Amino acid sequence: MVDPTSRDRLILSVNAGSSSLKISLYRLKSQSGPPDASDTAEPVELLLVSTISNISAPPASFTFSLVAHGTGREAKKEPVDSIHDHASAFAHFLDYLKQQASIDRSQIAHVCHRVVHGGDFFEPEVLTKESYQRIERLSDLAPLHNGAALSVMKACIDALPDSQSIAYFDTSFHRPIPAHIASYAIDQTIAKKRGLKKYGFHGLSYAYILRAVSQYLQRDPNTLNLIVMHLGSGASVCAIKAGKSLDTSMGLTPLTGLPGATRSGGVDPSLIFHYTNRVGRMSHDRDAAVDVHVTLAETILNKKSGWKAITGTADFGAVVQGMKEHQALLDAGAASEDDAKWKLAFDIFVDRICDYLGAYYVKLAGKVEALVFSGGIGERSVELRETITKQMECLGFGIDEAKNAAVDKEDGTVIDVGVSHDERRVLVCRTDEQLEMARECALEKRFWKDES
Ligand SMILES: Nc1ncnc2c1ncn2[C@@H]1O[C@H](COP(=O)(O)OP(=O)(O)O)[C@@H](O)[C@H]1O
Ligand SMILES: CC(=O)OP(=O)(O)O
Ligand SMILES: [Mg+2]
Repeated sequence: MVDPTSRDRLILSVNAGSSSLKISLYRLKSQSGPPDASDTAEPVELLLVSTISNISAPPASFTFSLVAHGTGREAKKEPVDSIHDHASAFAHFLDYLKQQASIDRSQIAHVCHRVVHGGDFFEPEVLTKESYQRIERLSDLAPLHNGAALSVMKACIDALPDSQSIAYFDTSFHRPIPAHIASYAIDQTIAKKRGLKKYGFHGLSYAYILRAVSQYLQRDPNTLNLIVMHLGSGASVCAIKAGKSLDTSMGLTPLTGLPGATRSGGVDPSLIFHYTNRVGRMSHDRDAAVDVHVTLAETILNKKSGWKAITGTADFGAVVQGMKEHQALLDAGAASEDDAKWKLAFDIFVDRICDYLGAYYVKLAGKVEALVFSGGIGERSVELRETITKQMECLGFGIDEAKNAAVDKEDGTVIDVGVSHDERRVLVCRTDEQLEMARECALEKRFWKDES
């Protein structure tokens, strides 16, 4: 059980993904004020983790694990019918927290919220009426995300009145992307006026991965060139040059670039006008949690595309399984035409990932210390890592098949699955956006100014 001794200073980190809500609770380690940024040890200790997945494809699945003092975890997983959006998922978590862990909610000093689109916000932002409204105005640019995060923030104001909510932005990491890479080739007066440029997302994940890989390689992050793939329900690639984002595959919104579970990824923009003759109209599918106006085209490309549209499942693990079963049927001469959909979805994903790997390898002038796989798919799909890395053999990357197959059995944040141990490594990194926020929060003196 969590030990609720004396005055704990707790940080709750909430990550509203497109189809999931991941929540971690931490205790600030230092006994006398916030820790120092120069300290390499984590400044926070994990107390519990809760994940609610399948929010957009009910029934949602709820897990809650208390991390006892070094003694392992008590995990619980159950389907919950009452969860239909991020707000009801968070409400379910709070109920559970009250019943299961004897944690005094008033000890939660800060709630860190992952906000996918930060627009011109670059630093973490304490939630006020004004910052809430600014984040709300950006919701149209992240229709699957910002509204969901805001609904959780609202719930915090009511349920955790003693805590301060702080927004952490996915876009901040990509601020250094040079203007010629972030700009679209459109009228620049309009582009500037309306903020039409590449923002990039998954930035909290990339920041965490950069730090974890630099610790693993024992290298200063500012000397590292990496190509990192964050592959989950939403998927993107990032080229990191000397520890800074040089380019990333998502753009003005998280729609473009790679396909996702329900997202098309990049398409010829004219496709919108040919898909049906109604796609430019406003959608009637207005999500209560994500209170934004979107066109029917945006709904189709964000929610009714991706491997879910091709195969019927949003679970990439099931796509890989379907592809293997199809291969077995092909070998037996018994495959049906419909079975080809699994391999089509897999191959489209691989093809689009390779588009970016090739481009980023060239942008980094071939100086790449490591190719890094992360996100739910990157961390778990042996087949995807193998297929991608084999395609990258022409550039000097190679996979150790035994190590690749054994990733799930390995502990640790970074696992080497490559054949090279100097340049061109192939790594898997278990990313943790919640920890990235909690760590930043713990190290930010202005958030602890009343403590000594
Ligand atoms: N064994 C597996 N093989 C391939 N993909 C998997 C496997 N297990 C989970 N996944 C994929 O990982 C996705 C979740 O990734 P994650 O990064 O946690 O999601 P989110 O984008 O919601 O943050 C699931 O939707 C599923 O498609
Ligand atoms: C930006 C994005 O797509 O995030 P997620 O993968 O968590 O949905
Ligand atoms: Mg995610």
